[in-house]
Amino acid sequence: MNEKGLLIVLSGPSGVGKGTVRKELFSNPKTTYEYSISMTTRLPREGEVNGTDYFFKTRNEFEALIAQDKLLEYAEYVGNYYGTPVDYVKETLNKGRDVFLEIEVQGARQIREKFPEGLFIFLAPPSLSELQNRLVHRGTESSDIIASRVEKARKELEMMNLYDYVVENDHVELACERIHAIVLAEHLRRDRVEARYKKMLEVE
Ligand SMILES: Nc1nc2c(ncn2[C@@H]2O[C@H](COP(=O)(O)OP(=O)(O)O)[C@@H](O)[C@H]2O)c(=O)[nH]1
Ligand SMILES: Nc1ncnc2c1ncn2[C@@H]1O[C@H](COP(=O)(O)OP(=O)(O)O)[C@@H](O)[C@H]1O
Repeated sequence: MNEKGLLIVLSGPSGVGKGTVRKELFSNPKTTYEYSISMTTRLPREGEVNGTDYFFKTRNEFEALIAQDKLLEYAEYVGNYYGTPVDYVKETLNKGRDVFLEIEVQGARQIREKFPEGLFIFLAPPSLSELQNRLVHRGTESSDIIASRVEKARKELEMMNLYDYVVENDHVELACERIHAIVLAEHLRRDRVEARYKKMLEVE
């Protein structure tokens, strides 16, 4: 067995459904991964709880965390900082538990450099027009911002080649099943089952 847990990174363009898929994954009691709660300088939205949805920080606090090297990665996204607390990730992986990150693409790229043994999953929209529909339906951005997000998504989609797997988010439940299947297969691959059999045959 692998002693260390797997670092699972889910990323993809804005509006593809990362947050929706993540919430669905973690509403399933069978999900065994630990969700890493991010730090952010954005203000809490109605109903969001500090320490559950995010750790909400001031800009000064966040910059101090950067200076103290307390973040595994961080990025500035639409005027706010977002970052992954490094201690939680390391401690949880060291306990042999899988950690799940749901982050935007700049952060995922930083982790790929620092932590190449992670499992990188890119969530892709069925099409650019569907991505635009989702952003419009979400209703959290103006039409100007939606247009710039879709333009940005074109470039972000080119980055999917840097990921281990691409999962299409056509239906949330199907996307979750694909992610579970990928994680399971990755565990089997990394646990080196064949090495265990080899050892067993040597002994017998
Ligand atoms: N790099 C990075 N991105 C993050 C982190 N946490 C959340 N994000 C991303 O930040 C973006 C904005 O998140 P949020 O303000 O909650 O708005 P959303 O667009 O409704 O998900 C989303 O793409 C998240 O995936 C993090 O720790 N690091
Ligand atoms: N598979 C899907 N089919 C249809 N709509 C979806 C799907 N996944 C997410 N959505 C919707 O798309 C919008 C953007 O999803 P969200 O999770 O906020 O994206 P992201 O976190 O990637 O920015 C939301 O309104 C959400 O309800």
